[in-house]
Amino acid sequence: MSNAMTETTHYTVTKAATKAEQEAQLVDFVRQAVERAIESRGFATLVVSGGSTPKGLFQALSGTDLDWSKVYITLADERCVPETDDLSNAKLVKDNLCQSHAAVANFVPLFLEDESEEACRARFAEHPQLSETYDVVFLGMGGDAHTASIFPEAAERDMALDMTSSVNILKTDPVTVAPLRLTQTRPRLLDTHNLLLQLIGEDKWDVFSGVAEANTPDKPITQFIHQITIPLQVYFAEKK
Ligand SMILES: O=C1O[C@H](COP(=O)(O)O)[C@@H](O)[C@H](O)[C@H]1O
Repeated sequence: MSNAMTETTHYTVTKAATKAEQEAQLVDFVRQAVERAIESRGFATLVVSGGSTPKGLFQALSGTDLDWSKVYITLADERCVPETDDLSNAKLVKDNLCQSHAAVANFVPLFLEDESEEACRARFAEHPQLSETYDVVFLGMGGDAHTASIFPEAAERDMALDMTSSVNILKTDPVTVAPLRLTQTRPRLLDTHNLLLQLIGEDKWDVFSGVAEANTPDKPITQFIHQITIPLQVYFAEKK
């Protein structure tokens, strides 16, 4: 496993033997990025993903002593379900990240029940902090190489990945799974000072390295690897 930096591929890999070691690395990374941002402009923004991977990291972050009242947290993607549903990424964030020290953080959900994508964009626009370059964006990746709810089979895939688009939030249908999703588009997610991908387990690594090598643009994570807007910082833990 080595760091790869070429004209089209722009990523680094930080490896950990265990999930706990990875979480400690990431807490340290977030702490430094957040403190730097608060010092330079008075607030910090943190965009997180959902699914099963980040739960332990969220718990570790929530116990971290930071000036959380100056931190704006939102989601890279959301499943279009009520916030009480176990599938909801917002529920995951509220139950695990916005607790303890981080209970005073400003969480802006990506989706409210029955909200259209237009209404979501309008609600987002009410938070000027979320219109600036993000400080930290965390991506996750599914076994089919989807990321940020941009799925390989989705009709909206290319629209969500289009770097010339000025749309920041899009509703997508994964086709292969339910429910519908909301995603922040690729140009919006790449507008960040730090772009991280958290991977846990050899199975995820095999998908990632296969896709990174093959460079097939129809696998959405590829388009976050093979780009030169912002280096992708991959954090990989061997053990789940
Ligand atoms: O559906 C989703 O899946 C990906 C990966 O989830 P995981 O359970 O394999 O960690 C996640 O990054 C995304 O936020 C989520 O909505």
